Amino acid sequence: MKKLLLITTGGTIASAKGEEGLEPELTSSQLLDFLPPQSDISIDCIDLMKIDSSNMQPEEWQVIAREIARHVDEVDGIVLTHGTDTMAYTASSLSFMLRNLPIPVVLTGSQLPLSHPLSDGYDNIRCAIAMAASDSCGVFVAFNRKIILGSRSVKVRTMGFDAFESVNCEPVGCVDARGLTIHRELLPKRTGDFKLEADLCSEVILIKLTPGFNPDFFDLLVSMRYKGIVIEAFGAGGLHFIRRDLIAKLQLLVDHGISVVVCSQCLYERSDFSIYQTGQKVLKQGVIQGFDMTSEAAVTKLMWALGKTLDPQVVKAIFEVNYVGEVSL
Ligand SMILES: NC(=O)C[C@H](N)C(=O)O
Repeated sequence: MKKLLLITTGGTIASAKGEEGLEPELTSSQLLDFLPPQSDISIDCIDLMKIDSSNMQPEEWQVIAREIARHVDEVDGIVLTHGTDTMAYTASSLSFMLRNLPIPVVLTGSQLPLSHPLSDGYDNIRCAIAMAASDSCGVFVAFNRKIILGSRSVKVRTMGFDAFESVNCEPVGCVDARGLTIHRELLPKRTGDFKLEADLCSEVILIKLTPGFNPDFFDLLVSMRYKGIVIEAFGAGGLHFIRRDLIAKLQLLVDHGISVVVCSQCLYERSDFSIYQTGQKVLKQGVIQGFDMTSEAAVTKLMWALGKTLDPQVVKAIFEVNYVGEVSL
Protein backbone atom coordinates (compact mmCIF):
# COMPACT_ATOMS: atom_id res chain seq x y z
CA MET A 1 0.00 0.00 0.00
CA LYS A 2 1.49 3.37 -1.07
CA LYS A 3 1.28 6.20 1.44
CA LEU A 4 0.77 9.65 -0.03
CA LEU A 5 0.33 13.11 1.39
CA LEU A 6 -2.00 15.71 -0.13
CA ILE A 7 -1.03 19.29 0.69
CA THR A 8 -3.49 21.96 -0.39
CA THR A 9 -2.71 25.63 -0.99
CA GLY A 10 -5.88 26.90 -2.73
CA GLY A 11 -6.23 27.87 -6.39
CA THR A 12 -9.14 27.36 -8.75
CA ILE A 13 -9.28 23.63 -8.06
CA ALA A 14 -10.45 24.42 -4.52
CA SER A 15 -12.44 27.53 -5.40
CA ALA A 16 -16.10 28.41 -5.11
CA LYS A 17 -18.01 31.57 -6.06
CA GLY A 18 -17.65 34.25 -3.39
CA GLU A 19 -18.91 37.84 -3.32
CA GLU A 20 -15.98 39.03 -5.43
CA GLY A 21 -15.65 36.06 -7.77
CA LEU A 22 -13.92 32.71 -7.40
CA GLU A 23 -11.96 32.24 -4.18
CA PRO A 24 -10.35 29.17 -2.57
CA GLU A 25 -12.86 27.47 -0.32
CA LEU A 26 -12.63 23.65 -0.31
CA THR A 27 -10.60 21.75 2.26
CA SER A 28 -8.39 18.78 1.41
CA SER A 29 -10.96 16.25 2.57
CA GLN A 30 -13.63 17.98 0.47
CA LEU A 31 -11.28 17.71 -2.54
CA LEU A 32 -10.76 14.00 -1.88
CA ASP A 33 -14.53 13.46 -1.66
CA PHE A 34 -14.69 14.14 -5.42
CA LEU A 35 -12.36 11.21 -6.15
CA PRO A 36 -13.16 7.49 -6.28
CA PRO A 37 -11.76 5.57 -3.29
CA GLN A 38 -8.40 3.87 -3.99
CA SER A 39 -7.73 0.50 -2.37
CA ASP A 40 -3.94 0.46 -2.90
CA ILE A 41 -3.17 4.05 -1.86
CA SER A 42 -3.73 5.82 1.45
CA ILE A 43 -3.77 9.60 1.44
CA ASP A 44 -3.16 11.84 4.47
CA CYS A 45 -3.99 15.52 4.13
CA ILE A 46 -2.65 18.89 5.22
CA ASP A 47 -4.53 22.13 4.58
CA LEU A 48 -1.55 24.45 4.36
CA MET A 49 -2.96 27.57 2.69
CA LYS A 50 -6.11 28.81 1.02
CA ILE A 51 -4.89 31.35 -1.48
CA ASP A 52 -5.18 32.23 -5.14
CA SER A 53 -1.74 31.60 -6.61
CA SER A 54 -1.47 35.27 -7.61
CA ASN A 55 -0.80 35.74 -3.90
CA MET A 56 1.90 33.06 -3.85
CA GLN A 57 5.33 34.66 -3.26
CA PRO A 58 8.81 33.51 -2.21
CA GLU A 59 7.75 33.45 1.47
CA GLU A 60 4.96 30.97 0.62
CA TRP A 61 7.36 28.84 -1.47
CA GLN A 62 9.56 28.56 1.61
CA VAL A 63 6.62 27.54 3.82
CA ILE A 64 5.70 24.84 1.29
CA ALA A 65 9.31 23.62 0.96
CA ARG A 66 9.67 23.35 4.75
CA GLU A 67 6.38 21.47 5.05
CA ILE A 68 7.44 19.02 2.35
CA ALA A 69 10.86 18.54 3.99
CA ARG A 70 9.13 17.70 7.29
CA HIS A 71 7.28 14.79 5.69
CA VAL A 72 9.70 13.52 3.06
CA ASP A 73 10.78 10.51 5.16
CA GLU A 74 7.24 9.50 6.08
CA VAL A 75 5.51 9.11 2.71
CA ASP A 76 6.03 7.62 -0.76
CA GLY A 77 4.95 10.77 -2.57
CA ILE A 78 3.32 14.17 -2.19
CA VAL A 79 0.57 15.85 -4.23
CA LEU A 80 0.45 19.63 -3.89
CA THR A 81 -2.70 21.33 -5.14
CA HIS A 82 -1.99 24.89 -6.24
CA GLY A 83 -3.43 27.66 -8.40
CA THR A 84 -2.27 27.49 -11.99
CA ASP A 85 -1.29 31.12 -12.48
CA THR A 86 2.06 30.92 -10.69
CA MET A 87 2.38 27.15 -10.40
CA ALA A 88 5.41 27.10 -12.71
CA TYR A 89 7.27 29.50 -10.39
CA THR A 90 6.46 27.41 -7.32
CA ALA A 91 7.40 24.19 -9.12
CA SER A 92 10.73 25.68 -10.23
CA SER A 93 11.56 27.13 -6.82
CA LEU A 94 10.75 23.83 -5.07
CA SER A 95 12.94 22.00 -7.59
CA PHE A 96 15.93 24.01 -6.35
CA MET A 97 15.07 24.22 -2.65
CA LEU A 98 14.41 20.49 -2.19
CA ARG A 99 17.85 19.15 -3.13
CA ASN A 100 18.06 15.46 -4.06
CA LEU A 101 14.42 14.73 -3.35
CA PRO A 102 13.94 11.03 -2.59
CA ILE A 103 10.24 10.99 -3.54
CA PRO A 104 7.94 12.55 -6.17
CA VAL A 105 6.36 15.91 -5.34
CA VAL A 106 3.61 16.56 -7.88
CA LEU A 107 1.91 19.91 -8.31
CA THR A 108 -1.51 20.06 -9.86
CA GLY A 109 -4.56 22.28 -10.09
CA SER A 110 -7.32 23.03 -12.55
CA GLN A 111 -8.79 25.63 -14.85
CA LEU A 112 -12.35 24.97 -13.61
CA PRO A 113 -13.18 24.38 -9.93
CA LEU A 114 -13.43 20.74 -8.91
CA SER A 115 -17.02 21.35 -7.85
CA HIS A 116 -17.96 22.21 -11.48
CA PRO A 117 -19.41 19.19 -13.35
CA LEU A 118 -17.00 19.78 -16.28
CA SER A 119 -13.90 20.40 -14.15
CA ASP A 120 -10.51 19.31 -15.45
CA GLY A 121 -9.38 19.00 -11.83
CA TYR A 122 -10.72 15.49 -11.52
CA ASP A 123 -8.33 14.10 -14.18
CA ASN A 124 -5.44 16.29 -13.08
CA ILE A 125 -5.54 15.21 -9.48
CA ARG A 126 -5.87 11.52 -10.40
CA CYS A 127 -2.81 11.80 -12.69
CA ALA A 128 -0.93 13.63 -9.94
CA ILE A 129 -1.76 10.83 -7.49
CA ALA A 130 -0.55 8.20 -9.99
CA MET A 131 2.70 10.10 -10.49
CA ALA A 132 3.15 10.60 -6.74
CA ALA A 133 2.84 6.83 -6.30
CA SER A 134 5.37 6.07 -9.07
CA ASP A 135 8.68 6.04 -7.16
CA SER A 136 10.09 8.78 -9.43
CA CYS A 137 12.17 11.37 -7.61
CA GLY A 138 11.78 15.09 -8.25
CA VAL A 139 9.30 17.94 -8.56
CA PHE A 140 6.69 17.63 -11.31
CA VAL A 141 3.58 19.33 -12.67
CA ALA A 142 0.71 17.02 -13.64
CA PHE A 143 -1.74 18.71 -15.99
CA ASN A 144 -3.97 17.57 -18.85
CA ARG A 145 -2.51 14.07 -18.70
CA LYS A 146 1.07 15.29 -19.08
CA ILE A 147 3.76 15.02 -16.43
CA ILE A 148 6.21 17.89 -16.75
CA LEU A 149 9.48 18.49 -14.93
CA GLY A 150 8.79 21.30 -12.45
CA SER A 151 11.74 23.34 -13.69
CA ARG A 152 10.54 23.11 -17.32
CA SER A 153 6.88 23.92 -16.75
CA VAL A 154 5.29 27.09 -18.13
CA LYS A 155 1.66 28.17 -18.08
CA VAL A 156 0.71 28.93 -21.68
CA ARG A 157 -3.11 29.18 -21.67
CA THR A 158 -5.51 31.25 -19.62
CA MET A 159 -8.63 29.17 -20.33
CA GLY A 160 -7.78 25.93 -22.18
CA PHE A 161 -7.33 22.75 -20.20
CA ASP A 162 -3.98 22.11 -21.90
CA ALA A 163 -2.61 24.97 -19.85
CA PHE A 164 0.98 23.84 -19.26
CA GLU A 165 3.83 23.06 -21.55
CA SER A 166 7.14 21.36 -21.01
CA VAL A 167 9.49 23.89 -22.56
CA ASN A 168 12.70 22.80 -24.29
CA CYS A 169 12.36 19.27 -22.89
CA GLU A 170 9.87 16.48 -23.60
CA PRO A 171 7.26 15.81 -20.89
CA VAL A 172 8.66 13.19 -18.54
CA GLY A 173 5.39 11.29 -18.59
CA CYS A 174 1.93 10.99 -20.06
CA VAL A 175 -1.33 9.21 -19.35
CA ASP A 176 -3.10 7.39 -22.18
CA ALA A 177 -4.51 3.94 -22.98
CA ARG A 178 -1.31 2.42 -21.54
CA GLY A 179 -1.87 4.15 -18.22
CA LEU A 180 0.97 6.29 -16.85
CA THR A 181 4.16 6.08 -18.91
CA ILE A 182 7.27 7.65 -17.40
CA HIS A 183 10.42 8.37 -19.42
CA ARG A 184 12.84 7.60 -16.63
CA GLU A 185 15.86 8.81 -18.60
CA LEU A 186 14.42 12.34 -18.34
CA LEU A 187 14.07 12.31 -14.55
CA PRO A 188 16.50 14.46 -12.54
CA LYS A 189 19.51 12.56 -11.21
CA ARG A 190 20.09 12.47 -7.46
CA THR A 191 23.67 13.32 -6.53
CA GLY A 192 23.54 12.98 -2.74
CA ASP A 193 21.32 12.99 0.31
CA PHE A 194 18.16 15.03 0.60
CA LYS A 195 18.74 18.54 1.90
CA LEU A 196 16.44 21.51 2.34
CA GLU A 197 18.08 24.64 0.93
CA ALA A 198 15.27 27.13 1.42
CA ASP A 199 17.13 30.44 1.66
CA LEU A 200 15.90 32.71 -1.12
CA CYS A 201 16.65 36.31 -2.06
CA SER A 202 13.47 37.97 -3.25
CA GLU A 203 15.22 41.10 -4.58
CA VAL A 204 15.20 39.69 -8.09
CA ILE A 205 13.37 41.22 -11.06
CA LEU A 206 12.47 39.93 -14.53
CA ILE A 207 12.53 42.44 -17.35
CA LYS A 208 11.20 41.92 -20.86
CA LEU A 209 12.91 44.31 -23.28
CA THR A 210 10.99 46.22 -25.90
CA PRO A 211 12.60 48.12 -28.79
CA GLY A 212 13.36 51.61 -27.47
CA PHE A 213 13.68 50.47 -23.83
CA ASN A 214 15.10 53.36 -21.80
CA PRO A 215 18.52 52.36 -20.34
CA ASP A 216 17.99 54.75 -17.39
CA PHE A 217 15.50 52.24 -16.04
CA PHE A 218 18.50 50.21 -14.85
CA ASP A 219 19.62 53.17 -12.65
CA LEU A 220 16.30 52.85 -10.89
CA LEU A 221 16.92 49.15 -10.23
CA VAL A 222 20.34 49.96 -8.73
CA SER A 223 18.74 52.56 -6.43
CA MET A 224 16.08 50.02 -5.43
CA ARG A 225 18.90 47.67 -4.37
CA TYR A 226 17.93 44.73 -6.53
CA LYS A 227 20.48 41.92 -6.17
CA GLY A 228 19.58 40.03 -9.31
CA ILE A 229 18.09 40.83 -12.71
CA VAL A 230 16.86 38.45 -15.40
CA ILE A 231 16.63 40.14 -18.79
CA GLU A 232 14.51 38.62 -21.54
CA ALA A 233 16.45 39.90 -24.54
CA PHE A 234 15.64 39.64 -28.25
CA GLY A 235 15.74 36.42 -30.28
CA ALA A 236 18.81 34.22 -29.93
CA GLY A 237 20.40 36.95 -27.83
CA GLY A 238 20.82 40.66 -28.36
CA LEU A 239 20.24 44.06 -26.74
CA HIS A 240 20.18 47.40 -28.56
CA PHE A 241 23.19 49.69 -28.28
CA ILE A 242 22.53 52.37 -30.91
CA ARG A 243 20.76 55.54 -29.69
CA ARG A 244 19.77 53.89 -26.41
CA ASP A 245 22.77 51.93 -25.15
CA LEU A 246 21.54 49.11 -22.95
CA ILE A 247 24.86 47.30 -23.12
CA ALA A 248 26.78 50.13 -21.43
CA LYS A 249 24.25 50.01 -18.62
CA LEU A 250 24.93 46.31 -18.05
CA GLN A 251 28.43 47.30 -16.97
CA LEU A 252 26.90 49.62 -14.37
CA LEU A 253 24.80 46.77 -12.97
CA VAL A 254 27.76 44.42 -12.81
CA ASP A 255 29.91 47.16 -11.18
CA HIS A 256 27.26 47.40 -8.45
CA GLY A 257 27.64 43.67 -7.76
CA ILE A 258 24.26 42.82 -9.28
CA SER A 259 24.00 39.38 -10.88
CA VAL A 260 22.49 39.67 -14.35
CA VAL A 261 21.10 36.68 -16.25
CA VAL A 262 20.27 37.14 -19.92
CA CYS A 263 17.88 34.83 -21.73
CA SER A 264 15.52 35.04 -24.69
CA GLN A 265 11.98 36.32 -24.82
CA CYS A 266 11.27 33.49 -27.29
CA LEU A 267 9.61 30.65 -25.41
CA TYR A 268 11.25 27.86 -27.38
CA GLU A 269 14.85 26.83 -28.05
CA ARG A 270 18.05 28.16 -26.59
CA SER A 271 19.55 31.60 -26.52
CA ASP A 272 23.19 31.97 -27.46
CA PHE A 273 24.63 35.43 -27.05
CA SER A 274 27.85 34.46 -28.84
CA ILE A 275 26.20 34.45 -32.30
CA TYR A 276 25.60 38.15 -33.00
CA GLN A 277 27.60 41.30 -32.35
CA THR A 278 24.66 42.59 -30.29
CA GLY A 279 25.03 39.49 -28.10
CA GLN A 280 28.82 39.21 -27.90
CA LYS A 281 28.98 42.79 -26.61
CA VAL A 282 26.62 41.68 -23.83
CA LEU A 283 28.82 38.75 -22.82
CA LYS A 284 31.83 41.09 -22.49
CA GLN A 285 29.97 42.78 -19.59
CA GLY A 286 30.23 39.65 -17.43
CA VAL A 287 26.59 38.62 -17.46
CA ILE A 288 25.30 35.06 -17.04
CA GLN A 289 23.66 33.20 -19.96
CA GLY A 290 20.33 31.51 -19.33
CA PHE A 291 20.58 29.31 -22.45
CA ASP A 292 17.34 27.29 -22.77
CA MET A 293 15.97 27.88 -19.27
CA THR A 294 12.44 29.12 -18.86
CA SER A 295 12.16 32.60 -17.35
CA GLU A 296 10.44 30.99 -14.35
CA ALA A 297 13.43 28.72 -13.80
CA ALA A 298 15.92 31.56 -14.37
CA VAL A 299 14.18 33.83 -11.83
CA THR A 300 13.83 31.16 -9.14
CA LYS A 301 17.34 29.80 -9.68
CA LEU A 302 18.70 33.34 -9.31
CA MET A 303 16.68 33.84 -6.08
CA TRP A 304 18.02 30.53 -4.79
CA ALA A 305 21.62 31.25 -5.79
CA LEU A 306 21.49 34.73 -4.22
CA GLY A 307 20.02 33.13 -1.10
CA LYS A 308 23.36 31.34 -0.75
CA THR A 309 25.76 34.08 -1.82
CA LEU A 310 25.82 37.65 -3.10
CA ASP A 311 29.16 37.06 -4.81
CA PRO A 312 28.43 37.35 -8.56
CA GLN A 313 31.27 34.94 -9.40
CA VAL A 314 29.77 32.23 -7.19
CA VAL A 315 26.29 32.94 -8.59
CA LYS A 316 27.77 32.53 -12.07
CA ALA A 317 29.30 29.19 -11.05
CA ILE A 318 25.89 28.04 -9.76
CA PHE A 319 24.40 28.84 -13.17
CA GLU A 320 27.08 26.65 -14.76
CA VAL A 321 25.50 23.60 -13.08
CA ASN A 322 22.37 21.82 -14.27
CA TYR A 323 20.76 20.83 -10.95
CA VAL A 324 17.36 19.38 -11.87
CA GLY A 325 17.18 19.31 -15.66
CA GLU A 326 16.41 23.03 -15.80
CA VAL A 327 19.06 23.81 -18.43
CA SER A 328 20.90 22.06 -21.27
CA LEU A 329 24.56 23.06 -20.96
N1 LIG B 1 -6.70 28.17 -12.58
C1 LIG B 1 -6.25 28.76 -11.48
O1 LIG B 1 -5.91 28.10 -10.52
C2 LIG B 1 -6.16 30.26 -11.50
C3 LIG B 1 -6.20 30.92 -10.14
N2 LIG B 1 -6.32 32.34 -10.30
C4 LIG B 1 -4.92 30.65 -9.34
O2 LIG B 1 -3.86 30.66 -9.90
O3 LIG B 1 -5.00 30.46 -8.15
